[in-house]
Amino acid sequence: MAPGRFITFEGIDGSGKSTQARLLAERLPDALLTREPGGSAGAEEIRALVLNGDPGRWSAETELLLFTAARRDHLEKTIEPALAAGRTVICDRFADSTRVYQGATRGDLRATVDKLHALTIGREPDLTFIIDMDPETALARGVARPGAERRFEDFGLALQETVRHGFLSLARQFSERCIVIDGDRPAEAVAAEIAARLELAD
Ligand SMILES: Nc1ncnc2c1ncn2[C@@H]1O[C@H](COP(=O)(O)OP(=O)(O)OP(=O)(O)O)[C@@H](O)[C@H]1O
Ligand SMILES: Cc1cn([C@H]2C[C@H](O)[C@@H](COP(=O)(O)O)O2)c(=O)[nH]c1=O
Repeated sequence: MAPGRFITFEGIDGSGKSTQARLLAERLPDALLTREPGGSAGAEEIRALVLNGDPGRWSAETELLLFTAARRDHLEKTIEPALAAGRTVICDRFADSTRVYQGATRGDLRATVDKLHALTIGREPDLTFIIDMDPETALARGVARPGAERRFEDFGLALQETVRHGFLSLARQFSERCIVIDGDRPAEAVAAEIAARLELAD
C-alpha cells in the first residue's frame, strides 16, 4: 500500500490552525486528525506537564527534550501507523513549532533542535500550511476563547511577533513543502484556499 500524505498546520497562537486542520479533515474521509504536543496517550501526558504547570518549571533545554519526547511517542504510536495504512495524517503543529518556539524564543537553541530532530525524529511533513496573521488580531481571538491554555500566550505580543517571523523564515528555508496562507480572513475563505491548494473538488 502506498503511504499516506502527512500534512501539518503551523502558525502563531490563535491563527486558526486547529480550525483549519479540522475543516480539512472533514473533507477527507480517510484523514487522521491529530495534534502536538499530544496525539498519543504518552504525548498527552507530556503536554499536560509542559503546558499546564508553573511556567518557570523547565529550563529551555528540558522543555525542548519534553516536546521532542512527546513527538517521538506520537510518531511511533499514531502518525507512522496511520501513514503506513495509507491514511492522510493532518497534524496541528509539528517539528516546525519546536524549531521556532524552542529554537528561538528562549535563547538560540536552533543547532541543538536540528541535531535532536535528526537523531530522534527524522521525518518532515509532505506539506505544511503556515497560517500567517497579525499577532494582535490572533491574540484577541485567543483571549476570547473559553478554556484556552494560557502557558505560551502569556508571553504576549513580542513573543508572537518573534514566532511569526520564525515561521515565515522557515517557509523560505523549507519552500518545497511550506505554503503561507493569509489567516486574517473568515475561516471559510481560508479553508477554500487550502482546499484549492490541495486541488480538492468543490
Ligand atoms: N478565520 C477566523 N476568523 C475569526 N476567528 C477565527 C478564525 N479561525 C479561528 N477562529 C477562532 O479563533 C480562535 C482560535 O482558533 P484556533 O483554535 O483554530 O487557532 P489555533 O491557531 O489553533 O490556536 P492555538 O495555537 O492557540 O491553539 C477560536 O475561538 C476560533 O473559533
Ligand atoms: C508542538 C509545540 C508546541 N509548542 C507550543 C506552542 C503553543 O503555544 C503550545 C501548544 O498550544 P496549542 O493551543 O495546542 O497550539 O505549545 C512549542 O512550544 N513547541 C512545540 O514543539
